[in-house]
Amino acid sequence: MTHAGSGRKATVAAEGGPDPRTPLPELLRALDAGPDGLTSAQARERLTRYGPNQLRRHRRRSWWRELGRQVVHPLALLLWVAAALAWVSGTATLAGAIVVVIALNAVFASVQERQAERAVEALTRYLPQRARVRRDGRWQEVPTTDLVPGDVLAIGEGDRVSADARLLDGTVEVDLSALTGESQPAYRSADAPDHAGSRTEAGNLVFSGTSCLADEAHALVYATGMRTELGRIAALSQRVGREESPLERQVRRVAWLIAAVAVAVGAVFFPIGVLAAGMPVADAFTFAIGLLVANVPEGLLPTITLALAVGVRGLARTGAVVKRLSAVETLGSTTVICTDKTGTLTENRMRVTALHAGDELLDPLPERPDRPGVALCALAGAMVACNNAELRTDGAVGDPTETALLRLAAGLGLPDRPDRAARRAQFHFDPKLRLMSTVDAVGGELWLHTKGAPEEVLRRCTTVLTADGRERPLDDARRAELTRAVTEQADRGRRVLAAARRRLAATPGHPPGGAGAGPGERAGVERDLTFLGFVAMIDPPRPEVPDAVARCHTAGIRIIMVTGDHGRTAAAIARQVGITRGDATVVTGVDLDRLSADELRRLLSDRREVVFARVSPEAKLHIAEALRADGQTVAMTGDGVNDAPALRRADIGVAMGRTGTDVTREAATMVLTDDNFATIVAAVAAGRRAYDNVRKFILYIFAHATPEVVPFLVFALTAGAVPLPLTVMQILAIDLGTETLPALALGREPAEPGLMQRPPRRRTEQVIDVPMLVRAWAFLGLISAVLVLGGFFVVLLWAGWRPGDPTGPGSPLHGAYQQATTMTFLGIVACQIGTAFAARTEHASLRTVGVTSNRLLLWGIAFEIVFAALVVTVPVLRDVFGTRPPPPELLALLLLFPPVVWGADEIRRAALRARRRTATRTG
Ligand SMILES: Nc1ncnc2c1ncn2[C@@H]1O[C@H](COP(=O)(O)OP(=O)(O)OP(=O)(O)O)[C@@H](O)[C@H]1O
Repeated sequence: MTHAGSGRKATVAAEGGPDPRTPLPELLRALDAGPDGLTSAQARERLTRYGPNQLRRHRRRSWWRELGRQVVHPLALLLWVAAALAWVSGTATLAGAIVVVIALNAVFASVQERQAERAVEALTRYLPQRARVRRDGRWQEVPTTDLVPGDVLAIGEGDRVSADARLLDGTVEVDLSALTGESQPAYRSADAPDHAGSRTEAGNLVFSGTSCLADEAHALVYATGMRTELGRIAALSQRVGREESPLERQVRRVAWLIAAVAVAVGAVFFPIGVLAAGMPVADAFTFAIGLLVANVPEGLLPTITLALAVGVRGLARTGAVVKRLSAVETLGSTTVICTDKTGTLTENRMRVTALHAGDELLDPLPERPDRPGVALCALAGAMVACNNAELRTDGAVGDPTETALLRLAAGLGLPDRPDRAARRAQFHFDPKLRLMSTVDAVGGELWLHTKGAPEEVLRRCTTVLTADGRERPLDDARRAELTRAVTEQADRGRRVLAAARRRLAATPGHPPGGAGAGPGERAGVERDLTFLGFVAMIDPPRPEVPDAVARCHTAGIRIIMVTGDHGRTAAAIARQVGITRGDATVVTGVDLDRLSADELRRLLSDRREVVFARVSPEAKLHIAEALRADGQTVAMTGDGVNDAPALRRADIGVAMGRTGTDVTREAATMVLTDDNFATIVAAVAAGRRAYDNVRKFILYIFAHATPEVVPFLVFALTAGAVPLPLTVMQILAIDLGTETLPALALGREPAEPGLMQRPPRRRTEQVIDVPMLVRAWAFLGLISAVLVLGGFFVVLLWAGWRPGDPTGPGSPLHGAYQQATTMTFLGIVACQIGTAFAARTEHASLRTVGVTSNRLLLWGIAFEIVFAALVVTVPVLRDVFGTRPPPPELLALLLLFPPVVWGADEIRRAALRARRRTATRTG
């Protein structure tokens, strides 16, 4: 580490960039920059010189290494042992075939993992990061990748800092935890003395990857991309492992269990084959190995990873970018959505429709109002002064609440532009105080202008402005009258904002407050105000929200509105969009603070229709905690910096991509690119669908175990009087080529009707449950086994075979026996086709989804058929797999198999549906 240089030239640190701890003038010189930023041409030139401001992506694992990893995967190791045993026992073909199984699976798994990785990486495209920089003498928004050393960067509350920079002015509170692990916020100020020690401790530096929690500052970028502190850490650190989702964990456990069963089946078969059926030891051994290999579900896990990744990609297209694969399954089990109101349920397009100034209520606000009187001028004047938005010819910029106020002033023919030159200080909008104030120089005097929630403004007022512009004491009766007038507006779902002002005693040169002002100072200024009036705005619900709310209700998902707005406004909007039907219980932030954690939990479980209003971000955290303690799976939205802890605590933290802060986006599991409530509901549906699809292909993969194992039981139980219906190589053929593609295709099934009409999945529910195993093994599997054995016997009997007749090589019936085993092989393939169609729906009839709606599955099945045909017809393959085509008239029987398996399951599902209907009718 280099220390601050004292020479004229800034010390160049070992990393190649200038040392940011040198005095500012030297740093500016070293960076060839000024406090007014760069020109576009300079920025362009530097971008070519330094490269884009992004962390170099970890080099992907090479193909060979990825394949290598799959080849030594624990389940693959089991197969290697099997191959070795096969080799030792002298069956080189079987050993070779097992190696091919391992290799093919490794290739498949690598392709799937890579695709999954790519799908997740592509998500960054949906969330472009932007930064405000000064270029060509004006502030502009640029992609953070375009930042270069020498840029002057604006950092505001909730922003993620996108490069390493030295503060030029202002003070900010930053969260350095990404760099230092320290969770306490740190203060960084342009005025902090130069620091010679570690950079991260320097009081005037901020770093890429950290975020600004409060206040604002301007800063000079001195390092970008891999030259930042974060870049250096990233370069050092190993690739971060992907955390395994609960679903993947469950499936891994089941895969191992089944592998153990496969080993046990193999181990049990061996003595039975030798002792009961009189098989030669070598044959029995080979067979035991074959059985083991066929039943080890080595391809299951990557298929699930890919199915989740496909879900993630689909979600991103609908406007919900999730950051973890596991979020897809959690979304599917969501039981409660806690949503804020403004912008999520409503359009966030405010328009003032009524106002109250100087004892007069204008409701509705006339299209062409008369010349405004003194009181109205004062109200509009305060709302414009205490405002950070701007009306431009190409549209409004800033907070929609504030732009609505500017539009109101413009409509009244009053000045609609905050006079920034007159502003001496600002107290930011604080969601806890629900107030914002500015200190402005007006006509040689210093005035405080405040706007905010009416009850908060009123509480701080001692006088009220009358229609003729005089100040009158605000007595209790007048206070009550004004409160009533506000409530009337709120009851109509309108958002009400009041304004007040006060002449300050301070001299214009030394304004109080501003960035970094302590809370005590703020409270000292925001008092003894004169109430100027209030405005009521409408913010219409988004048109798609009532439908989405109704979908949630039929899906058994509860919606709780948690808003900073007035209780009455919140209740009215909740009713308008259908969240509540009757009179909802409105719990305000103040009520909430009085409740213990237990009381809150009880309230939430007793009252279904509850709306939280005027709540602070901390209260959101308590609500999330109470719901989770009650066993709910909670999705919670948020947009402000202070919402981050609540978002982290919820099962699914949902941040707003458009209006939210970078801090919440980082804390969230899911970011809505359109800020729309309906998108959350679409995401829940997508989560349910992805989970269902995983179940579908597990069912499909499990179902073939029975028709593969039952023939051996028959062979063993008849003590060899019935020859083995399937050769070991044929089992491997099924495992190798005919199964994987349809399974993959099932991972992309369209949603089943009724998906959002059933209650959410319980969190404790296992992805592989008993009914599913019964359906796979004892229903679909058993029917297939009967059909397959039927086919086998028909071919043998057709050729004149009787139980006990020899069928070995050289015997007259050997050809017929080969045809019969081929029939078994083809029978299993045919039954798997029926099973694939049956597995497409869990409850509904396939007709409702469309028989041909999954094209990928049709291709998968086509491949399966072609592969099976090749195994039976191509001479080399016939030799390897020991196949021989059965007579055509018997082959035709196979055509019946898929419809029988599929049809039987259709009947089963229809019966289940009928039973459920009766149960709901009687229940
Ligand atoms: N820019 C602002 N200046 C002054 N007061 C504001 C401003 N924006 C909002 N308020 C007041 O503070 C209250 C809380 O605002 P906040 O942004 O926390 O929640 P909200 O936008 O009303 O609702 P939600 O939490 O559903 O998004 C508002 O109801 C309003 O009275």
